Amino acid sequence: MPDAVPKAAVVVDAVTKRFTLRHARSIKNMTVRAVRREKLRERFVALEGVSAVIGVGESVALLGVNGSGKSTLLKIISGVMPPDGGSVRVRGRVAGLIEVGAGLHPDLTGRENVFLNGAILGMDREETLRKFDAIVEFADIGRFLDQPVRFYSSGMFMRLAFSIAVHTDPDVFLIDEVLAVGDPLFRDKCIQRLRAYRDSGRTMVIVAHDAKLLRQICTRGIFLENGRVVWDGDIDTAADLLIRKRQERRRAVQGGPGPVPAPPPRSAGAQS
Ligand SMILES: Nc1ncnc2c1ncn2[C@@H]1O[C@H](COP(=O)(O)OP(=O)(O)OP(=O)(O)O)[C@@H](O)[C@H]1O
Repeated sequence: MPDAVPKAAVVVDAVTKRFTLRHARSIKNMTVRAVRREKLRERFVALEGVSAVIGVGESVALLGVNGSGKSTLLKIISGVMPPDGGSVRVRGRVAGLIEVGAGLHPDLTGRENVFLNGAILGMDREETLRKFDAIVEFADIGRFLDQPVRFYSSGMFMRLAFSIAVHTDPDVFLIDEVLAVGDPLFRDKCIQRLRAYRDSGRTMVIVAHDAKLLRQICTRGIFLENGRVVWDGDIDTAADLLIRKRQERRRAVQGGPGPVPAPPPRSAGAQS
């Protein structure tokens, strides 16, 4: 009998991450703080007991206001940052566009970076050669192909990084805020590509601040607040929550009226 339960592509189990915040960097500053009996450093919890199972073929958005822990969680899923507690398992080839330009070497040309970054993302030379023209065409970097990428505009940089990553045909594609960079035409091209990628049954986890964009691409939203999951369910509720939390913040900054209505009831998958 076929298995009705979809396979997990990503399993995040009780992940915790703490950072150390240093309040004094110079000896003078340290002395002043010590005399005043102020802390020199403190531990800061960026993620607290985060769990989620992402099935093969799901397109999931990580949402939350600034500093809620989205990028940290994506970095831990990608493996570039270890968790302090808990574990993460990912099935298959992973490609991550985690930071703008990540994986591209500024002193190498676009052409050289296609091979270097392709290799980092798991393509051998033969596969890169086969996909080279498609990568360059999608990136639309034209005559800049043989220029060092430090001369690229941020949009060109991003186009190349996105194009290489998407052409590795990853099983799990992790994307952080990259669609905020670049021109609207390329952004539309990326959205189309991501939709095609999603429709081909691959898995995607995306961080973005644009609620409209996330509604277009994702079906599920995991909403983080102060490093904890407060909503894990349909994307529309998650996107509405993002808009509401932003309004709440804005009002707090402007000294407007107090608390807004309580968050929606948590789905079965959410934790405190
Ligand atoms: N390397 C680090 N050292 C110390 N603190 C860090 C580090 N990386 C992240 N943080 C802190 O951890 C918290 C979560 O950061 P993170 O970048 O994951 O949030 P985010 O939700 O992605 O925010 P944004 O939407 O602004 O990108 C923030 O308060 C951030 O300042």
